[in-house]
Amino acid sequence: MLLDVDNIFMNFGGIAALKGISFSVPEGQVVSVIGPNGAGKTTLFNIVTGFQKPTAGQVRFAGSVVTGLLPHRIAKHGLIRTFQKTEVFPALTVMECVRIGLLNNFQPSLFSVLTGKAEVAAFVKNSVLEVADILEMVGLHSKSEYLAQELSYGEQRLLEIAVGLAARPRLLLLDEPSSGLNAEESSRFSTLVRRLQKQKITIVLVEHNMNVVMGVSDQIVVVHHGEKIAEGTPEAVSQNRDVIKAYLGREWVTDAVG
Ligand SMILES: Nc1ncnc2c1ncn2[C@@H]1O[C@H](COP(=O)(O)OP(=O)(O)OP(=O)(O)O)[C@@H](O)[C@H]1O
Repeated sequence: MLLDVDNIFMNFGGIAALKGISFSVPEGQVVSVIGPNGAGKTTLFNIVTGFQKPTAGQVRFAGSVVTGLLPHRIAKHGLIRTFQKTEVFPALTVMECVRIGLLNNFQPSLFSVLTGKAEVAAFVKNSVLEVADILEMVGLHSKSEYLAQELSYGEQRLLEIAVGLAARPRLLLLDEPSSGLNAEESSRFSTLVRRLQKQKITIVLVEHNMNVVMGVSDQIVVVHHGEKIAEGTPEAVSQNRDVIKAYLGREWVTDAVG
C-alpha cells in the first residue's frame, strides 16, 4: 500500500471529529473520501498532510511513518496536496506558478548557484520542458503567459493541480477540486484525473460532486460523524444502506443510486 491511515482519532476539546478511521490507498489508484458536511473529511486530509496532528493513530506513506511530520517534510516524501481555496500566486504567470511547484524537487545551495554548478543550469533548462508538459496535461498550455489572476475560476483550479503535479507527487491529494466548477469544467477535471491515473499517479480526492466521484474513483471511503461507515467500489458504495441513510434527502442519492 502506498498510504495507510491507521486508526486515526482527533478531538477538538469535547468534539470527537474522527473516531478511529482506517483506510489504505494502493499505488496507482484513485480513492475518494466522501461524507456529508462536518463528517471529518477536511480534518482527515489535514492530518494525512501534516497540517494537523492527530490525537491518536498513525499515517504511513510508502512504508514510513509520517504522522506528526511538518507539511513540507511530508511533501518531500512525495505526498502533495492542493487546497480547497485557490492558492495560486495571482500576479505570476501560469508558467511561473508551475515553476514554483518544481522547486519542491530542487533547492540548490547558494554556493552552487553562485559558482554556476551544472546541476543548477540543467534544472532551469529542463524545467522549461517539464512545465510545458504539465501545462499540456492539464490543458492550460495556451495560457502559459497569462497571469494567474487572468484565468477563470475553473482554470485557476486546474493551475493549482498543475502546481501540485510540478512537485512530482507519488500521491496527490485534491481537496474539493471541482467545487465551484461548472458542468463542463467538472467533466474536464474528470478527464484530467483519468489521464493522471494512466500516468500511474495515485490520487486521493475529497469531493462533493458525486458525478465526479462516481466517474473517476476506483475505491470510495465514506465518512459520517467521524467514522468510516462504508468503503468499496462506486457501485458497492452507492448501494450501501448506511451510505444511503447518511445522505438521505441529499441530491446525489437520486443521481448515484438511481
Ligand atoms: N479547529 C477545529 N476546532 C473545533 N472543531 C473543529 C475544528 N475543525 C473541525 N472541527 C469540527 O470537526 C468536525 C469535522 O469537521 P471537518 O471540517 O473535518 O468536516 P468535513 O467533512 O470536511 O466538512 P465539509 O464537507 O463541510 O468541509 C465538525 O464537527 C467541525 O465542526
